[in-house]
Amino acid sequence: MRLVAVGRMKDKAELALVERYLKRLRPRLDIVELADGRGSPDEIKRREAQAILAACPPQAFLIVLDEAGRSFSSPGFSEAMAEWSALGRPLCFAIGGAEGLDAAVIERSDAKLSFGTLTWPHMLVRIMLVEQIYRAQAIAAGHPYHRSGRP
Ligand SMILES: C[S@@+](CC[C@H](N)C(=O)[O-])C[C@H]1O[C@@H](n2cnc3c(N)ncnc32)[C@H](O)[C@@H]1O
Repeated sequence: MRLVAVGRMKDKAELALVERYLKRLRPRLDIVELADGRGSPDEIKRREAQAILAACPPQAFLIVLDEAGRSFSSPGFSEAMAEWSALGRPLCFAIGGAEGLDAAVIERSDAKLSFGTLTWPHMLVRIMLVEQIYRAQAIAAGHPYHRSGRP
């Protein structure tokens, strides 16, 4: 699995949180960081889109992080991950930069994943995604990391 993310994570506390979950993931997630685009907001999005699409294998099942996408429960996301994985295509997640994702990336995507209608900073989205992928794997494995305490 791959995560293509715009922006270089430099903050040590953020890096430690990503690493906390990353090291537990099976299959592992390989993170490709892309430099922030330059120019006007449209140019930035267009350039970042080219780089994102180039970093995803052409046959990949592309899941974009998009606030207008689909919200899952964690068990629902775990099921979706199992269904996507069963397709036999490499999974590739993409997170945009400060200007967001270009329409070309959204149009190319096979699924859109939302963490709610609030706009989150892209580095926090990266941390939350890695944690939710770990949680999805824990649910699939019956590991007690995920506790369903709801009635
Ligand atoms: C700071 S946000 C970009 C905001 C930008 N103005 C826009 O409208 O998309 C950076 C990236 O984080 C991700 N993101 C932010 N909030 C999100 C949410 N609620 N659900 C899923 N992804 C989100 C998206 O991939 C977005 O491109």
